[in-house]
Amino acid sequence: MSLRSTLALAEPTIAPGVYDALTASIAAEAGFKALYLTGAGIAYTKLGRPDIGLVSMMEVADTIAMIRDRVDVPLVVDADTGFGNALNVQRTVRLFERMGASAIQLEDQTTPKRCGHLTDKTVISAGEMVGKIKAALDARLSADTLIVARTDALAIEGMEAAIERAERYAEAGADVLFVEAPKSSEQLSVIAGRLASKRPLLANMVEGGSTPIHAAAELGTLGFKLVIFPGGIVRALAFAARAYYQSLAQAGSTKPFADRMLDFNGLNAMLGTADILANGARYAPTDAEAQA
Ligand SMILES: C[C@](O)(C(=O)O)[C@H](CC(=O)O)C(=O)O
Repeated sequence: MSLRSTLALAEPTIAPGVYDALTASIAAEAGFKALYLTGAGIAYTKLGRPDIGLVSMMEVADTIAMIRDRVDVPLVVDADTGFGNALNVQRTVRLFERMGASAIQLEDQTTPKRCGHLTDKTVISAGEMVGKIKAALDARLSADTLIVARTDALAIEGMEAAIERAERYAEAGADVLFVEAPKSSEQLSVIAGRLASKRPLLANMVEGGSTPIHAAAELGTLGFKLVIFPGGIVRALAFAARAYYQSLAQAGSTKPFADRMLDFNGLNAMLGTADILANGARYAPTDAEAQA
């Protein structure tokens, strides 16, 4: 099912954060209808750094390509600010779409951006962002590749300005609207009340961030159609990794951790090792062909 059709369903779609082919394949196995390629997750895992605009366009493009080679679930891609001005946006959209993005998210922060849940953000003018959205729409090859417009203005200019920006981004043709970092259930309700009739709305659940965590079903009742949990996977893995390394350092062995790990066979089962080797064997030459 296309992402556009999925977002038209009554139930909200949950898109868990993924940052590589392994996390994407595990999430796909759990049955999600969409995945969210988190820019923060790439920064956290590949760079070991916070989400402050250090990740490059090509690093995201490579990640999309590796995920797309492994899973075919619709992929919403975080393109940050588009990595520059309207022309950079066009190059980003063309590249990410060809790599396999199903939706591309652009935000109205200045470059370099920072996580929407950090303080001291700054935004470009609404007019400049409208130009970037139009540039993105003109650059995409297919109208099935959705453009998600995110505004970070709520923390800087307040609710009314953020809603006005989102309305302007919808008028410019954005397919999905994302008002970043509401601080309460009341703010989530106001955003949904004002914008849900315009475009499908995205809600962003960041554990420990500015927005109280809500279940997808609750957000669906408010009017949100796409609920992302972008950084949860890295927070869960970082928690597990710290316990694992501390245990190994103390014990000098992985045995005490064995009940919290997949073993060799368990991981191979998850990776589909038997299937991919069987597929490879179909192309192996016979003994006679091997000698020819
Ligand atoms: C959605 C987001 O842009 C991301 O990179 O996934 C981040 C999430 C995070 O930092 O955990 C955001 O700015 O909200």
